[in-house]
Amino acid sequence: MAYEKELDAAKKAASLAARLCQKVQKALLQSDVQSKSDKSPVTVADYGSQAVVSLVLERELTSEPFSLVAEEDSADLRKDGSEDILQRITKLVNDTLATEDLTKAIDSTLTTDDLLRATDCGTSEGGPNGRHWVLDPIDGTKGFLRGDQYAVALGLLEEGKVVLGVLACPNLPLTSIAGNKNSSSSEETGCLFYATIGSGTYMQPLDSKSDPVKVHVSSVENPEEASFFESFEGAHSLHDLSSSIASKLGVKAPPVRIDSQAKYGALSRGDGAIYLRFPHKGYREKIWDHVAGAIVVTEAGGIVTDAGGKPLDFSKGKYLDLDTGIIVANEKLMPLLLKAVRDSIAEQEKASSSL
Ligand SMILES: Nc1ncnc2c1ncn2[C@@H]1O[C@H](COP(=O)(O)OS(=O)(=O)O)[C@@H](OP(=O)(O)O)[C@H]1O
Ligand SMILES: [Mg+2]
Ligand SMILES: [Mg+2]
Ligand SMILES: [Mg+2]
Repeated sequence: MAYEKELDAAKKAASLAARLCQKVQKALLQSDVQSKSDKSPVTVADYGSQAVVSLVLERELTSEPFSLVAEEDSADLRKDGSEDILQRITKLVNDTLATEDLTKAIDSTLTTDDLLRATDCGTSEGGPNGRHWVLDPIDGTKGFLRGDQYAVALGLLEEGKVVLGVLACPNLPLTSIAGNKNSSSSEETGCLFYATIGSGTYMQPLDSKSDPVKVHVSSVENPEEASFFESFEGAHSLHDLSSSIASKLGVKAPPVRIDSQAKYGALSRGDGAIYLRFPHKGYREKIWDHVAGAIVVTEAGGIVTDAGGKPLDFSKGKYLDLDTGIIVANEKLMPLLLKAVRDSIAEQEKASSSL
């Protein structure tokens, strides 16, 4: 299979990073949360997860030049007053690597300087040439803070195209989340989705040796029977617009609102049939919020496009060159969905121009 070595490394990296995140989520302290310059939250787990993934990839893929485009950087950790948090992240990463006996392979115990260096491995810009790993160490940090869904999302771009993706979703139930929002807390959670180009999408329990299963998107053809996913956070996607699109399609079920690329994972196994994402005007989508999720869904038979029906272009650097939104559905539903999206956006524009 193509990309076998890379896939093994990526699964190991994302699973270990997810273990670190689970540990932090269980014992989250207010002091673990900081605010970035754009006011979004970042935690010791975002930094720790990024360092773990970067160190594992570096160690497992020694023969290749290594480029990583990742969400976090070390600027805030280098500021005066950050010594305690930096120590804490370094300990977390050392403890996590020790569970796999990786510390020995990674030159014994890491120092805070090693931690800063590992974090800054992720400052590549991506682009159309060569290979770039793309990482969101915690996608859905707000969900993570609420104790809800989040994902460690890792993908690989080759000449601007996504060729591999891994999504570790520690809080996603192993069975469908559709109509299951109040599922009991005893339900087993933790899913690892992965896909390589041309080989389909698989899911296996996180942290478990049991066999992976091949997954497929929903085969629903009648939109009345479809359910749709959107961001939990109203600030991240226009819920009014998705509601108008859903009613044009005749969708009966209420929206399923979950955080992060766990939505792409859940779609890839048919928990829902449609994903609608319409950021507020002016927001620029980052590639790490979609690379892994996009291949997980497309290899499971889904279609991921912008709101005008164009495929997502991951070759332009850190940002996706689109300002309309992102939609996902199976082949049968996509034409109907595109029409409903077009009509709803036109109605919305007409309404706002008459104000
Ligand atoms: N204003 C705005 N509009 C659109 N999107 C935004 C916005 N702000 C942030 N983000 C990005 O959304 C990422 C979280 O994914 P979701 O939006 O799917 O989930 S949710 O909002 O938490 O429900 C989230 O990823 P993380 O920062 O990795 O958590 C952000 O990259
Ligand atoms: Mg963030
Ligand atoms: Mg994100
Ligand atoms: Mg993130």
